[in-house]
Amino acid sequence: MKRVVVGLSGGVDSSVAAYLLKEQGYEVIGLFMKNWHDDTVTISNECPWLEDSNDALLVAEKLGIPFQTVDLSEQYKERIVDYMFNEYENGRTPNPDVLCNREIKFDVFMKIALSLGADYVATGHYCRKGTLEKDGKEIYQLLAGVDGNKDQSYFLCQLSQEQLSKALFPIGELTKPQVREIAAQMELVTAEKKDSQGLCFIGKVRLPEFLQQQLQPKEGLIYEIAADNPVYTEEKPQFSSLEEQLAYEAKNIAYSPETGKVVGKHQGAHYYTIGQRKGLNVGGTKEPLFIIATDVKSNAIYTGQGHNHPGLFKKALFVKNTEVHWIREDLALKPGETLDIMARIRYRQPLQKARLHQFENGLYVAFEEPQSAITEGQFVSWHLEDELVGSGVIS
Ligand SMILES: Nc1ncnc2c1ncn2[C@@H]1O[C@H](COP(=O)(O)OP(=O)(O)OP(=O)(O)O)[C@@H](O)[C@H]1O
Repeated sequence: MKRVVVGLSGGVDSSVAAYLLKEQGYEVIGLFMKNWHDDTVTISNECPWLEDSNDALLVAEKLGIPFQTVDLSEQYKERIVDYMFNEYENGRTPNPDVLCNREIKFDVFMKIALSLGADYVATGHYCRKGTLEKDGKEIYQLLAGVDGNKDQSYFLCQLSQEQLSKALFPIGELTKPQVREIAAQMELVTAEKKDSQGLCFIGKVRLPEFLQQQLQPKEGLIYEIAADNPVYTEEKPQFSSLEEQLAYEAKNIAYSPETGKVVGKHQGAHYYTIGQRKGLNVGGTKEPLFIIATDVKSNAIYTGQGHNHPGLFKKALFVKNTEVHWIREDLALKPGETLDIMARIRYRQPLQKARLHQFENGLYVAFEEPQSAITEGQFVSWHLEDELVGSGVIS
């Protein structure tokens, strides 16, 4: 009998995943991980992990499977929390959920599971695993969940073949309502529990509060850039190569205080991200202000009015070679090659038509339609039909 360790989060999805595996005849072990140091969460005077671990325990009892808790808060702090602070400090916007899957659930956690004699690690993610054979070799595929509303493959976009080979996603063929129905039929305590917003990080602690723990406030100015500013209408240079053109299209406009007018003050450019609308506390504009750029060096925030402001849009983005990741290693491009794909630059964004262009020093994603709020530090994933084949960090 194959042994599976299920990451039991105390939520409905992983509860049903555990139930389904048991039904399928696996020997199932439930494992809850504690990610948070108590002193990291007490900022909002909550202790969320205690309630969740208790629910996980109750589900394991109900299903009659062994259950354990592991404390991974040290590793989580080192690999996720510190990275978060560092990225924000440098003006980038990281995605802790993608990192948590690559570094914690399918690494540290997976190693513990394997040391318990497990053949597989299962989670309650809405995605599927496929296999195909190529040149006599077995290749693993990361496929979208059947429930288009809930597809969580984006969060797993950094997994390797090795990690996928040992992963199981038991609820990927189901929709959320079906999962809830199964939980209710089985009388699992998590059947009606609220969704955790799909964020292993921000769901527990509010981001601004969290960032203020380590990043000191530093007052700076908010500038507004008019939609008809000459930076948007300057004539395009003549390009001598496609690479030069893509570099131009992916480039951030270097705003300076002279380009705009002061409309307010902020408490630190490192707290903010491109595309953000809330938290600026600037009133009196005809349309709401959106952040179009932040500059942590000069501690300035640049904004524009309305979600159609030209400063929000770009047609291309760049990924450094060291940050290009192919789940389907067999499809990796060589310099000079291109591939037509569908891409997204954030969780739940509808897939966008784009072309990958691989060059010596990195990869460009060139979109058919200009994209709003392409944000440094976030992940872009690329897809062929319902398969997520690769991803990268936006530079
Ligand atoms: N603290 C944890 N301990 C063990 N596994 C976890 C934990 N948190 C998340 N996981 C695993 O990762 C999966 C995805 O986590 P996420 O936080 O996105 O929750 P979710 O989609 O709301 O799922 P759930 O309803 O199971 O909480 C979970 O289904 C679970 O298998």
